[in-house]
Amino acid sequence: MTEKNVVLHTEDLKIGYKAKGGQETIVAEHIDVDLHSGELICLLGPNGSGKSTLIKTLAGVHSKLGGQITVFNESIDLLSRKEIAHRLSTVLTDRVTVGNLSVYNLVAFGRSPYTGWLGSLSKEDEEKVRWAIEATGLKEFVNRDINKLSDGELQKVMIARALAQDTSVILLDEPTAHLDLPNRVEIIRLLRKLAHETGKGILLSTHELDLALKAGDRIWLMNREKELFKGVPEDLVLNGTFEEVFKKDSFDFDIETGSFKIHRHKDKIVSVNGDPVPVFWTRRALEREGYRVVEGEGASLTITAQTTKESYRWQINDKLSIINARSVYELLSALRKENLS
Ligand SMILES: Nc1ncnc2c1ncn2[C@@H]1O[C@H](COP(=O)(O)OP(=O)(O)OP(=O)(O)O)[C@@H](O)[C@H]1O
Repeated sequence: MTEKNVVLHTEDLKIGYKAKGGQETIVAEHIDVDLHSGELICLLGPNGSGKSTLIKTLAGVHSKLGGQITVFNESIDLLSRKEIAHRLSTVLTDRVTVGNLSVYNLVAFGRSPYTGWLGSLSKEDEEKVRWAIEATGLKEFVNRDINKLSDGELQKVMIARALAQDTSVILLDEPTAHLDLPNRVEIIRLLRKLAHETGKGILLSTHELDLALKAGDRIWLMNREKELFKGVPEDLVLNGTFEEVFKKDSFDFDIETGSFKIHRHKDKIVSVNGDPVPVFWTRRALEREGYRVVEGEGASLTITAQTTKESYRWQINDKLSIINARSVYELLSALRKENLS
């Protein structure tokens, strides 16, 4: 039995690959997850942890190795292609290889579960196609041949096609991989809005940890040990799961800022104080250099970062000398030259 607003549900799902001889390679198993109507879930995990395999399996385009997948309480095994397409749309990473197709026509393919492959579009179909094109910011490309688009533009067209399909469930594999920062933020914001305002259940995989932590209502987190953890982003950070999954020798996950930092040397400690904006960027530069940055006056090496009328100024104080710098470059050069720590 599943909860009322669950649109996609798995029970003891096993995903992976089967060789010709029947030998199984298990990518992940014992997956029990629910996707609810009205929520955006971000699927995270290191390279090769199984995000694409999971999305393809949930979409019914790749066979599961075991367990159950239900879409609106019906087993995916019992649904036809068309029935699946009425409930669920998918954006995968595979590049489309169709010749001479306009952006409009590719997005209009999103309506094919309703119109048939070559069916003509009703007024409602056309409205949905136009809406999807506008929502993804593709209006100026509407007549462009899809072979003449950049990777990022094509990615938006594929998202628009899924939006035009207007299903209750949308699964997207790395939908922002080719997009620049403003477009990434815009697409994630659009997907969040769609989930929250129209009650769709949306799952997207991404490597954008920061964006996922901020935008996902919940996170599914896969590791390389065939496990999947789920929870509200902040809980996964606070209980250490996030750090554990992405652990690398050279990086630390900073629980205070929610970002990864290059490993710090314990013996290089510096105090930074001054105005908040230059302090923030100075801190970043120093951490990249391997310093452990502390608040206030706790270290023998102190840096003061100030905002002046036109620019910024830094002062390095190591108790024996004072050095002034007019840029972060000068500051770092001085620290390296003096070998201060
Ligand atoms: N066709 C295949 N046959 C056998 N193994 C495969 C196949 N495709 C992928 N794999 C393996 O399955 C595992 C999961 O791959 P998958 O592409 O799902 O990971 P991912 O989390 O999406 O990775 P990435 O972040 O690099 O895109 C990997 O070990 C991969 O090598």
